[in-house]
Amino acid sequence: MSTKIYDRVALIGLGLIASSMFWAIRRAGLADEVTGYARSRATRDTARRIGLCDRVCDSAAEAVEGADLVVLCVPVGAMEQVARDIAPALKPGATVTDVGSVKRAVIEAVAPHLPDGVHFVPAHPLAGTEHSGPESGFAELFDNRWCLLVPVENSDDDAVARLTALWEGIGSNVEIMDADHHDLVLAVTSHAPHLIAYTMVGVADDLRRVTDSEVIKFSAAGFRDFTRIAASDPTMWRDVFLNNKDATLEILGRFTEELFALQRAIRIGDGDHLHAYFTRTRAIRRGIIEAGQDTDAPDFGRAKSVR
Ligand SMILES: NC(=O)c1ccc[n+]([C@@H]2O[C@H](COP(=O)([O-])OP(=O)(O)OC[C@H]3O[C@@H](n4cnc5c(N)ncnc54)[C@H](O)[C@@H]3O)[C@@H](O)[C@H]2O)c1
Ligand SMILES: O=C(O)C(=O)C[C@]1(C(=O)O)C=C[C@@H](O)C=C1
Repeated sequence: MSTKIYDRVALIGLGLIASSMFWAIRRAGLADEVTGYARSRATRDTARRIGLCDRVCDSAAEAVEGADLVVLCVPVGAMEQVARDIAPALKPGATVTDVGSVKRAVIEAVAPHLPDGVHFVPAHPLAGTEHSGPESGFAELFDNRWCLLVPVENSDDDAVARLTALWEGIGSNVEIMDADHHDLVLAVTSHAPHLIAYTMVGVADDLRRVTDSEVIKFSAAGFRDFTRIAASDPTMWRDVFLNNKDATLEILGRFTEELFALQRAIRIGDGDHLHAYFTRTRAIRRGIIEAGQDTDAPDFGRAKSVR
């Protein structure tokens, strides 16, 4: 049973994450009013048409006026401009948070623009789909998913506690993490895998031109999963890689070394190496399931939203 946590919440950027937050906040009754702003008129019109947000504003500054919580839900590369735009209109004592997939770069881009007396508590919900835009959101997106909070130096304890309550109220489990550690962990679990999926689908597409569509026609389940991931928003992912450069390159370097080792084992017929490697990776998957951490869920991206 949830109760109100904020009087007014402002969502800046009205795509998958913001729209899912709105439906989830509404489902749990966590705020009296939710305002919203998106840069494009078409997105604002769509939001008004589908009832996304209690009030859709024509400027970011108007949307944040009087808000107790402001959530930046734009691509990582747009965070700094949005912070500049809203800074003069922020209410003293308000909390600003974001949902960006990268944390250190967002902190460096946003924090310098926020006035004294405004609390900054960066966050990252580990939930998403390959869909984007105001019509892609649904209330259940964050259910039983992690949301990582990455408080900055001197983050206000009360602001962190209230934001924790909001994310728990919309279904998530919350954990606190340091920004650099976050960026390294996410490079392993999300960013590098996305780049690998993009690459694999690109390779298959090149091949398709040779084999006249057989690659797509007979694609197996694993490859189909790659195509889902590789359908993710190009702007979002461009910004993720440009803003988590060091950690992603570190992980991709290690990945390439392992790939070369496996490639060599295949070339020289070293079955023992392949078998030992696959035995190790299988144990990891089994360990995840035994620990009850298998979060495989139905494809919510195609599920009907509870609005
Ligand atoms: N999609 C995911 O799986 C996922 C998961 C967790 C976190 N995130 C992060 O959440 C953020 C939003 O992602 P999303 O999937 O909701 O994206 P989205 O593409 O669905 O929505 C982004 C919204 O921001 C708007 N926008 C872009 N630039 C803007 C600007 N300068 N000013 C105002 N609005 C602007 C777009 O018009 C759009 O409405 C990103 O930082 C992303 O890294 C995404
Ligand atoms: O399920 C998906 O479509 C996702 O890719 C979601 C996913 C992820 O990698 O797990 C993508 C980016 C985020 O920042 C968080 C979640």
